[in-house]
Amino acid sequence: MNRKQASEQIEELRAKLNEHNYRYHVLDEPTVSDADYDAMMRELIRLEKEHPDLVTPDSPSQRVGGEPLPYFEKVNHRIPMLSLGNAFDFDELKDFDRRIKRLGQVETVDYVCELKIDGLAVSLRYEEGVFVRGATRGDGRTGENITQNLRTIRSIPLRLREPVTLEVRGEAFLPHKEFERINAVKEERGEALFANPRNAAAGSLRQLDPKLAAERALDIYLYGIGEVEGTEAPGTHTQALEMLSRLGLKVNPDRVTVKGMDDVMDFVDYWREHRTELGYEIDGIVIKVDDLELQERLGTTAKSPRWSIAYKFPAEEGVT
Ligand SMILES: NC(=O)c1cnc(N)c2cc(Br)sc12
Repeated sequence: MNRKQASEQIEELRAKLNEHNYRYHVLDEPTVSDADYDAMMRELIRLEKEHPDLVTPDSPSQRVGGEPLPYFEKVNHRIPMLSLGNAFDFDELKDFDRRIKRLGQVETVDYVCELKIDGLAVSLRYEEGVFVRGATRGDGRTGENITQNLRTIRSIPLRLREPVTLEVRGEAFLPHKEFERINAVKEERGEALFANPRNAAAGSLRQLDPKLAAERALDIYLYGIGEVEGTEAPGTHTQALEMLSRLGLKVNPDRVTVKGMDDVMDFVDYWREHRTELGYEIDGIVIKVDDLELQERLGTTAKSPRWSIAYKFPAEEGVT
């Protein structure tokens, strides 16, 4: 096979592997057997070994790259990653709703309700569709560059389905099953166990050796946009989430857009009862004003946005 044929074959294998990875890890709808996937990956790696100059950072063969880092570089978040104000009962939610109507001078408010994932907040930067950098939230203004570790999360696409430049925010987390597997291995080795999935996720993403992070089947849900270029800016948060999904990013399907606080409280009540069925930890519900122009008008305090609040569930006794 000459170089041109190899290049075409490599392109075709990359496209197929990226598509199957998207269907398996983002849509949870696998379309090929593991055996077929592995065979295509072995062929891609073989061809890239013969033509190393054809390797690109978005190749599916490049998920577990690099040598262990001596330390993590610092990353400044141009748009701060703010935290959320908390509500612990429905009276506080009603106060939040009244404040939005007063400050926003509106009679009714559309809210988006999303599950508050109990993991590690991270930021992903894509340039012309290619994943170029990932960072922890840190203190909201400065985080750590953990790109190598985030590349090992299979539900993070190394290339978006459209060549846009944007920075997205989300929560990396460990599903219960993976958390229990990791702790079982630690127990066998006589090592200290992780106290909960959040600590295990943070510990996994803070490994300086990406091969260790790659051994942990972390997952992620994206839920916010920082900077964005090269595509139509959405008018509502609902449309922003649909855009992330269209780009091939994993967005949590258990969300609703509702009119007024009564339906928000119904959503909170439902997930207070059913959160143990999810297979991963949530510690509450995030409620956001849907209209982005109203969000803009409401603005943020130094710590958190005025247009969003987290309804917190009481801590679960131990992790089932
Ligand atoms: N869907 C969301 O907005 C969401 C989910 N899970 C979380 N841990 C957080 C944290 C912030 Br800050 S927003 C958010």
